[in-house]
Amino acid sequence: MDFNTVFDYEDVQLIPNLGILESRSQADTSVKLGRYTFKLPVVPANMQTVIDEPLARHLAVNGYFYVMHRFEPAKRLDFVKNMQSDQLIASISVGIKPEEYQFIDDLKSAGLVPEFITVDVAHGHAAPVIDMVKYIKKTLPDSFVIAGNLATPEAVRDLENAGADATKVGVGPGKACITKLKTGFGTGGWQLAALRLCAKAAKKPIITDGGIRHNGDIAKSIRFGATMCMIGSLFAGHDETPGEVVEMNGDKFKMYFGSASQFQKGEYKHVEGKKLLVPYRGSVDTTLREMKEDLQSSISYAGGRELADLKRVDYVIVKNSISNGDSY
Ligand SMILES: NC(=O)C1=CN([C@@H]2O[C@H](COP(=O)(O)OP(=O)(O)OC[C@H]3O[C@@H](n4cnc5c(N)ncnc54)[C@H](OP(=O)(O)O)[C@@H]3O)[C@@H](O)[C@H]2O)C=CC1
Ligand SMILES: Nc1nc2c(ncn2[C@@H]2O[C@H](COP(=O)(O)O)[C@@H](O)[C@H]2O)c(=O)[nH]1
Repeated sequence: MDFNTVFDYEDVQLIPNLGILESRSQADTSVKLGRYTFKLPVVPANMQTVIDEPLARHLAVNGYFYVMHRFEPAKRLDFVKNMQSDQLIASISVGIKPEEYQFIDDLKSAGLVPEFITVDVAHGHAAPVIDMVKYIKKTLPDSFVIAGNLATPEAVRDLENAGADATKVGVGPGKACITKLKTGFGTGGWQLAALRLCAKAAKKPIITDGGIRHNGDIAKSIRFGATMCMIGSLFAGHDETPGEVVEMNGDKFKMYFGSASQFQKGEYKHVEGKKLLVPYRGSVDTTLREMKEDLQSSISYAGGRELADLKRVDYVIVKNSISNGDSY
């Protein structure tokens, strides 16, 4: 394993192949996760300024994957019940504290089996996370369990062996993250290379989490082994996302804060996240449509018809030279 050859999204360009499509609209961006097929390999982060119940419902109704956050724990049981009563998938998050075991028991007692459960902890390669994954798989074996967050191939193997149906890779690359500064650890600055290393070890799907700044980074993530991309900051600025709207010098922004920030925790203890403003971006449907169109273009450049065709393209590493000062 070569931890010394590292790169990130902005260091990589994918190389085009002979195109075979008459129109980019023929490119299929759908993705299968567990027993379900979703329109895009993209999921808004399970953070309180990114997703809430109405947005979760909107995404589920329209065929997109979602993961509800775990920061209003008392609402989760009714959330599962309400979604499933409306024939929608229930996808929730849990932590690892003792009361979370009680919550899993409560779901079981109520006869509720969420389609997806994400075990959401900063350092997922840890005995308590392995224990929680095992407990969920024993208690609710039909729930698809996503375990994270991880940074190494060993972590992926250990969590898969514990029973996780998918793993989530990314410790420290997030826009609201200060883990790399406060602890010295993580995949910040080399998330794409960490994804590649983890994907080589994985036997089950990987969700890459954090560090996506442009739609083209989704195609790059697929190329380097992701099945799905979890995205926070690019989603936080929409009408439908929960963060507060802030106006400054005539421009509109929305509040985005880390799940391990003081604002989330309500106290300054083990803080590994910050609060920032992200540009207001209008309707989330417009962004989802643009993500789809850009990914369809990516598939056409790959010379393919579907997401899997991205996995075979060649690439070059052009350290620090892609952006070239350009932005849009
Ligand atoms: N993807 C990322 O890079 C990161 C994401 N986050 C997000 O922030 C939120 C809060 O995260 P997190 O701090 O895990 O959640 P919690 O504060 O809920 O911690 C979960 C439990 O694990 C324990 N714990 C936490 N970190 C460690 C560790 N490094 N070693 C041993 N035990 C630990 C905590 O105990 P105690 O507090 O007593 O240690 C607590 O009991 C999550 O949503 C997470 O995804 C946070 C940081 C990085
Ligand atoms: N280190 C921290 N990471 C955090 C925190 N809150 C969330 N996150 C992670 O970031 C991604 C989103 O990243 P983005 O680059 O798309 O904005 C999210 O899914 C979490 O994994 C935090 O407080 N500290």
